[in-house]
Amino acid sequence: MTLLLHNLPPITSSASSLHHTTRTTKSDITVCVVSSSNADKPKIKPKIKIKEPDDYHATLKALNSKGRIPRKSLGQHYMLNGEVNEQLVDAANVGDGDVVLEIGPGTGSLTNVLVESGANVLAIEKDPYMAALVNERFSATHRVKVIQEDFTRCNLRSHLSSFLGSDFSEGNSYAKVVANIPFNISTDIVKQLLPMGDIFSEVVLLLQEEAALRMVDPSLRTSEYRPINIFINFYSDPEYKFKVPRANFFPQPKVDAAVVVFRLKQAADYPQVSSTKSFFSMVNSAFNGKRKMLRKTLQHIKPSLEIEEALVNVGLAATSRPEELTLEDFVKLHNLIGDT
Ligand SMILES: C[S@@+](CC[C@H](N)C(=O)[O-])C[C@H]1O[C@@H](n2cnc3c(N)ncnc32)[C@H](O)[C@@H]1O
Repeated sequence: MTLLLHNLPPITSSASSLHHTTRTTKSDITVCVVSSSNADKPKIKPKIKIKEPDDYHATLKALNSKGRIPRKSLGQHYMLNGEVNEQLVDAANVGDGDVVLEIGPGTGSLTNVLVESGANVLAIEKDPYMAALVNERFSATHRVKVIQEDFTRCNLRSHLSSFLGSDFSEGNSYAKVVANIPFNISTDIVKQLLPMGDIFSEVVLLLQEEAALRMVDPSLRTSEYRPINIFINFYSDPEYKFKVPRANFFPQPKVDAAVVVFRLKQAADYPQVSSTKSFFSMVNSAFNGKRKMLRKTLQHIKPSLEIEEALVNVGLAATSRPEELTLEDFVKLHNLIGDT
């Protein structure tokens, strides 16, 4: 399998304005530059510092060297724009000596920017071919450790413990997460990482744009408002940073992406509930009956009348539905009707 590159222009600070189309056959991948119109131009602020090698050519060359066809099932959309990688790293304020977890390093383009910023990187990659490639790429440095595993199934605390050594057990060091993750497992990743405020200070993720907007800015009383929003705000302060148009990836996905920073809270700053397990179980039950009233969907916890009373005590209507409650409202409600 060969990756053929046709008419590739030299990389300049305007490289991000290029449009690419891909044609994939069983035996080869052709990447050709089609146009350079401004229509879908990524709004990435150009930087003066240009790093070598550029991510556009390095990424395609790395894929070519191993004859790899990007796998859809693994969400393999590689980043071609080094400026986006730099902005991801900047969003996490990565500096000398920081410990960074990267999920899905792929060819290592983001890993490279992390290392150049002074970080020590623990990279977890599911695809054995890409894990081998990135391992080989950073074999000359001790600052990158690559683990070939499925992130959603790995024992993250144990990997971090051996990577961080004594700093981990003393709890005096915060690591960061910076990653361009597969869109299809972004919710799993968010659920796994956000309750880890004892280890991570910031989680910076490149997500599908729609998912990013839904996670950061859901409106009350809309169908976008879900238990995941209560979960995210319970464990973190999320911030939408910037949009990354689809033209920056190879192969180009059908949707745009966006960078979100989750600043993780520590346990002492979580809303006060008697048990997080019973709190989220109540929230999930509440949303199970999206069109129903809480006095009905929470009947398995307390009789309807008591739920109505609790809602009124919280300052809400007895007929409230889940999409009308903020995180604080759910916390107050749980403290009145939930397990003690
Ligand atoms: C969107 S690509 C990003 C690659 C690279 N970071 C970049 O920016 O070009 C996602 C990467 O995650 C890897 N991946 C997919 N599922 C994974 C999983 N469950 N655990 C770890 N890595 C995974 C893919 O093989 C791929 O390398």
